[in-house]
Amino acid sequence: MSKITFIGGGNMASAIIGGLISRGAAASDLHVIDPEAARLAELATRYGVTGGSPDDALPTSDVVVLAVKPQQLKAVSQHLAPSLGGALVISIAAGIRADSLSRWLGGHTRVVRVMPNTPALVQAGLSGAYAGADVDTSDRALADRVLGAIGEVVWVESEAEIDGITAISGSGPAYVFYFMEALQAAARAQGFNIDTARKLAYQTFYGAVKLALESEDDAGTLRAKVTSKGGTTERAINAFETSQLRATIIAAAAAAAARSRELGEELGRDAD
Ligand SMILES: NC(=O)C1=CN([C@@H]2O[C@H](COP(=O)(O)OP(=O)(O)OC[C@H]3O[C@@H](n4cnc5c(N)ncnc54)[C@H](OP(=O)(O)O)[C@@H]3O)[C@@H](O)[C@H]2O)C=CC1
Ligand SMILES: O=C(O)[C@@H]1CCC=N1
Repeated sequence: MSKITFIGGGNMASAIIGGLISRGAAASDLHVIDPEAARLAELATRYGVTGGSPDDALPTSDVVVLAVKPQQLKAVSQHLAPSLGGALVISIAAGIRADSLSRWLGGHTRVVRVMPNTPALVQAGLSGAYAGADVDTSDRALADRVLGAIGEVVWVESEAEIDGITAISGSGPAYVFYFMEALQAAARAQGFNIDTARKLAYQTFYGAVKLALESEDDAGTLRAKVTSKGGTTERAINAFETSQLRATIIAAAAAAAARSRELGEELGRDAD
């Protein structure tokens, strides 16, 4: 496997590292740079990876994964620019466009913009990936190997699609967890204790997703098969429709995509 350095050792880096290690990557090939010594210590304990502070020299790397907050990316990139060498840069920051990043990296154009998601931790992630014009097929293959270790990869040819991917699969796990929380609260309202409520909600999600993935039927057909005419499900689905839940979900995802575009505009400017 290639030598990979993560800049930022937070939630997402940890998820990707966890996925890579579970897939057999050698911990000695993975290095993390983060200002928090405690976070580095936790990553070292959990995965055996080495770590360092942002003031340390960047180790020679085949791939540098930028996993800091979008707001931190400009300063971090400008700091790294002189020491990147020939590394392929993979940015997972929401919103930040490949051309902004290349500029901050002093004209480094081997840049892939990626939107992963946290199920990466259990190798069930989905990463949307966009390669700029100067990323060649061997760089794509290298990015595929890294991202493929944590789940599915969807390459897009237009960078604008990454904002849509951010809104659906990047932020999407939070929408699903939100629904799970709500279903658990509904179970509590039916009088079940917390443990049973959690089990009812989680196993229902797990079973429904497994069924959907393994079935020839689409989600709408599967829903119809649960919904007996004049029965209980129909009453619940009618309540969802009356409260315009479907339209709310579509509008919520559109708001997330708009925020991704807005982050790119706000943070991509070079005026400050
Ligand atoms: N969470 C998610 O589900 C997803 C997040 N993303 C994107 O991934 C990126 C990271 O998100 P997430 O992991 O949630 O964020 P976190 O805040 O958990 O992780 C960012 C880490 O970077 C550290 N950091 C700050 N400055 C530096 C520096 N100069 N050098 C090295 N490390 C630094 C932070 O330290 P400190 O806290 O001390 O500042 C923190 O540990 C974001 O850009 C986000 O848009 C993409 C897909 C999904
Ligand atoms: O909320 C965010 O901005 C990041 C990007 C997608 C998921 N988390």
